[in-house]
Amino acid sequence: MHGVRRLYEQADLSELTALDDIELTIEPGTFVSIIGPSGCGKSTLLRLISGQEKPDAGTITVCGLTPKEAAEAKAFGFVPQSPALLPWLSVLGNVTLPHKVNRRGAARRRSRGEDDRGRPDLEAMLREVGLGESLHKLPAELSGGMKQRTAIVRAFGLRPDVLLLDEPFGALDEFTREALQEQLLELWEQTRATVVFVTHSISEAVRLSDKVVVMAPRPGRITDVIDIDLPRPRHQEIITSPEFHAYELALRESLRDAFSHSGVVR
Ligand SMILES: Nc1ncnc2c1ncn2[C@@H]1O[C@H](COP(=O)(O)OP(=O)(O)OP(=O)(O)O)[C@@H](O)[C@H]1O
Repeated sequence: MHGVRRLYEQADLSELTALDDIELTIEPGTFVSIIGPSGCGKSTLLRLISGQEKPDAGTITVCGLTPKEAAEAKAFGFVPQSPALLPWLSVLGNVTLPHKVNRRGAARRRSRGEDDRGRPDLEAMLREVGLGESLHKLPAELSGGMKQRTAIVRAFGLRPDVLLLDEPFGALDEFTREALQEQLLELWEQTRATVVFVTHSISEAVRLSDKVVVMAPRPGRITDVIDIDLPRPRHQEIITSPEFHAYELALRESLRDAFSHSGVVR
């Protein structure tokens, strides 16, 4: 994205600059986290990338296409903060449904010569994330973590080029969160989608990412980009290493600056 700006009209008719002068390049197949205080424009950024909204200035290109073209080609997967599962369908039903309706996505995969990969073994993916016993349960019978696992498998199962996750683990306890981070990384390593992941957690951002983008509000902007040069897979010995803690500290410092613009930290 180049020179991207997004304005919103407020209730009092004044203009709010939700994003200003955003310059960001995300390498295909990388895992990028976006972190910053509430209101700095993280969700707005995802909506612009996915073509749900248009920038007021600047350009955005996704795999050589405009966001709208990429959306029409079903290049995106999306996992929101609270998973929108269809309540009358089982876990398996929720995950397989998009394959029954997403013909254009299938055509796109075939054109890339990915016919077999295009129809992944969704049941196996559900088993991998610990939902083997729950394939036929309804969403109402699932915990928050189980719902989020279902939503993640559904999104990865469509083999999107770009997967956008808007703080998907925010409502989960620390241990469930860590388990889901691990499962997310395993799915990502199998598919190598480009991932853009919004989080409020410093350790989550360091654990998951190749690159962490720090944003500040008023106006929403990028204040720092930190490359996380740690080996993968990032199991316990990496997470407890001094290098990992050094990245956490660097990110904390960078965020402190961002929060000082939000009025929360002075
Ligand atoms: N449709 C809209 N109309 C008016 N203002 C909006 C709209 N959407 C977002 N905003 C404003 O734009 C700014 C950025 O919002 P956004 O939701 O992108 O922030 P965020 O960083 O994702 O916040 P959070 O961490 O709280 O989810 C906020 O000040 C918000 O009030």
